[in-house]
Order: sequence, then structure tokens, then C-alpha cells
Amino acid sequence: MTATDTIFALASGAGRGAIAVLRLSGVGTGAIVARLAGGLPRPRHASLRRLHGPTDGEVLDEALVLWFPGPGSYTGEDSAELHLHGGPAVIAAVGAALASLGARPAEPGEFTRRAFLNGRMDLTAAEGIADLIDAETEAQRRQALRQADGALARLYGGWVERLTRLLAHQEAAIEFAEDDLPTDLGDQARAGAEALRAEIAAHLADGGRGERLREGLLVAILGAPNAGKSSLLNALAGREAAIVSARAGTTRDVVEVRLALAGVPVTLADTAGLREAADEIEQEGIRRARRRAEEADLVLAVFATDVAPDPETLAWVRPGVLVLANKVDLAAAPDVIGGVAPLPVSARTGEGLEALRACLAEAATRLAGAGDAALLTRPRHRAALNDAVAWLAEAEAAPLPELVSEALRAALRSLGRLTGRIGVEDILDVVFRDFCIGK
Ligand SMILES: Nc1nc2c(ncn2[C@@H]2O[C@H](COP(=O)(O)OP(=O)(O)OP(=O)(O)O)[C@@H](O)[C@H]2O)c(=O)[nH]1
Ligand SMILES: [K+]
Ligand SMILES: [Mg+2]
Repeated sequence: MTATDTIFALASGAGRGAIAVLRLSGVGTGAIVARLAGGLPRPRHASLRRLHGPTDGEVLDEALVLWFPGPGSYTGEDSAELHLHGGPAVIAAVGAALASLGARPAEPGEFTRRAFLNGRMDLTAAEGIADLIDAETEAQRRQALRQADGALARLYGGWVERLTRLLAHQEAAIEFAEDDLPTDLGDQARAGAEALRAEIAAHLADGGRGERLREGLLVAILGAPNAGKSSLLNALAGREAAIVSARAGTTRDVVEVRLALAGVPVTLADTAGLREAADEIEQEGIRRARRRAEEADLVLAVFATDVAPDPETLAWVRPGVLVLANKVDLAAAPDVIGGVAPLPVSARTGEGLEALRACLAEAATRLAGAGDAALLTRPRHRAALNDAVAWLAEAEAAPLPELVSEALRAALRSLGRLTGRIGVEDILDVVFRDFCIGK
């Protein structure tokens, strides 16, 4: 699987900076760095070196050079880092020197791709690294780090191992039915499939919390015109993101702000007030409001205390919807709206906003992420695990040993797609290790 070329890329952000890190990986790394820096430093020790241009020997920069010989490097290949002075001209000059010595600019994700191909990490860990780079909030960072650290790789890898063993036993039961192998191997495979299916199903029944944390939550604010939706959005955002006015029907487009609540990234969407609108543009705004509320992970239904609750918004009051009674500075909040005790708030005076923030943070924690559990984070994971569960159920119900075997094999392929690691050798290994057939 080893790549034959040497790649390099700027590993630090683009633009001016105190230090820029150029990273190299591939078979030519050692020779290229030795040529530039006049020799290789001790492995994994930072060493201050002058970098010389390969053609005229001109000093390009004074840099910290780090040399990571494979296979114990990030990519599994010979790799190096050059910590340069962070000016664009320095980066360009050293980059040109690397190219003239035979390295080529890396494609996006190519270092991690090589790490995967060289068996340094499985696919889920590689995804964790991508998520770690994109993480905007604490909870996202923690989840991504866990995944990059191999939490899902260990969980799924463990399942792959168990399933491989089940399949090997099942195959052995078929192939060597005549020999003196334990006769209940087939029953064991079925029972094992059932236990594994229950475990995977429990992992799938996580309410989508890992995926939600990775994607962020969508919270939609719904209510009649002038209920104070835009005022609440602005109060929560701490800035005048949406236009507020006493005229009903002010907001037309959906106005979104990004917040972090309890470490969960949240998109808060303010929408057009719900009513029978004559105006074509307002009608479109209301259509968008409804659509956004349907997509939302959480809906805030806003009522104003100085008018009777409107039927359009009342229709949205259902379990899971957070009901707000706004403008409590004008009139007291009713005890119930649509059968639910509303949260009394005033976007104008700020009353109840702390309680609202706490409610939202509580909902964010409930809907997204969860302490230390290793949660699946992508639809890709869910699809592959659903497939595996379906095949395991098939294996349990299959009437013939060969069909059990086939279904187990399909389940294993589904799990293999998840981690990116599974081949026939894995099955043969277990057959030979566990049974020593053929000696
Ligand atoms: N007294 C009082 N007035 C409020 C409060 N919240 C909003 N308002 C006023 O109510 C009016 C409507 O507020 P908006 O935030 O524009 O209401 P909206 O629900 O976004 O209205 P549309 O965009 O038209 O659907 C404005 O005059 C606000 O100043 C409140 O808590 N107390
Ligand atoms: K308004
Ligand atoms: Mg508005």
C-alpha cells in the first residue's frame, strides 16, 4: 500500500504568522530534508538548522527541523516538519525548493489518507481528525477527540472481531461437519449473532445525539406576528441580528444566528409570524417558517401575554415544544397555553431570559452529545450499522447453515465498510488460529 511519491503541505494556517509549519511525508523525505538542512537531525528532536536552496546554496530560512522516520510516524511513512518563519515569501521559497527536489503538493486530507492506508488508524478515527479540525465548541471538540483517539474504532473493531469469529466457527461447522469439531458450533453462531445484534441495536438507539452534536442543533422560533420572536432572537444572540418593529409581519426571510449552548453548536432561526397573509411575499415567508420548524430539533412557540393565544401557533404546541409567554412586562403569563405551562419571559426587560437560556442548554444536552459514551457521529455509520443489524437478523432466521454463513459474511462486510478494514485473510486467520485445521 505504500505510496511511492513524497508529498508536502503547509500544515499551519495560510497568511502571515510568526511560524509556518511545512510537513512532508513519503519515501523521499529523508533525502530531501538532508539536502535542504545539511543532514537529518535526531529522530523526533527539534533541531535548529539553516535551510539552503538546492541549486545555488542560498540560505532560504533558519528553521526548526523535525524528522519522524516511519513506520512510527503519523502517516506511517518517513515524515518531517519544517517550522519556518511565517512569511508568505519564506513559505513560497522553501515550497519551491521542496518541489525542485521531487516532492509534490499534497491533496486535501492526503496525510491522513496515507495514515489510514498504512494501518495507522481506521476510517472512523480519520473522520474524528477531520471533525476535530472543524470543531467549534467544547462538546464537539471532546466528541471528535474521542473518535480520533479510536473510541469508535475500538467499539466497531471489537464487533468485527466477534463477527469474524462467529463466521469462522460457522464455516468450520459446515466444512468439517464430519470431523471431530464441537457439533454445536452452528448454534453458537446463531446465539452470537443475536447477542451482537442486540448490542448494535442499543448503540443505534441513541436518539441521534452524536450526529446532532457533530452537525449542530437547529432551533426554530415560531409565533404570531408581533409575538416578539425577533426581539427574543436578538436578546439571546446579544446583538440586533433581526429587525424589530411594532408592525405585524416585519420578518419575512428566516434570520439565523449561531450560538453555543452547553457546548453544543446551535443555529437559532427567527421566522415570519404565522397568520393568514394576503401578501405574496409574506405567504412565502410563512411557508419558510413552517418548513424550518418541521426541520428543527427544537421549536420555541412564542405567545404574547397581551393578546389571546393564536390558533396557528397553538397548532404547534406538542410534547417537546418549548412554550414561551413573552411580554410579561405588559400582562401576567397565563398558567397554561395549549395544555402546557409556558415559560414567562420579557424580551424587553430581560425577565425570564436566564431561565430560557437554562432551558435551551438543558434541551441541547438532552438532544446532542452525551458525556463519555462513544456515539456514532455520521449518517454513514448509521447506514452501515443498520445493514449489519438486518444481516444479523437474517443469519438468526436462516434455515440452512450455508445461508447463515452468507448472512454473517454480509454483516461483516457492512461493519468492514465502517472501519475500512476487513478482508478474507481476517477470516482465514481465525479459522487457523482457533482450530489448527490442516496443521
Ligand atoms: N412590552 C414588550 N414589548 C415587546 C416585547 N418583545 C417584543 N416587544 C415589542 O413587540 C413588537 C414586535 O416585536 P418583534 O420582535 O418585531 O415581533 P415578531 O414576533 O418578530 O414580529 P414579526 O416579525 O412581525 O412576526 C415590537 O414593538 C417590540 O418592541 C416584550 O417583552 N415586552
Ligand atoms: K413585528
Ligand atoms: Mg420578527
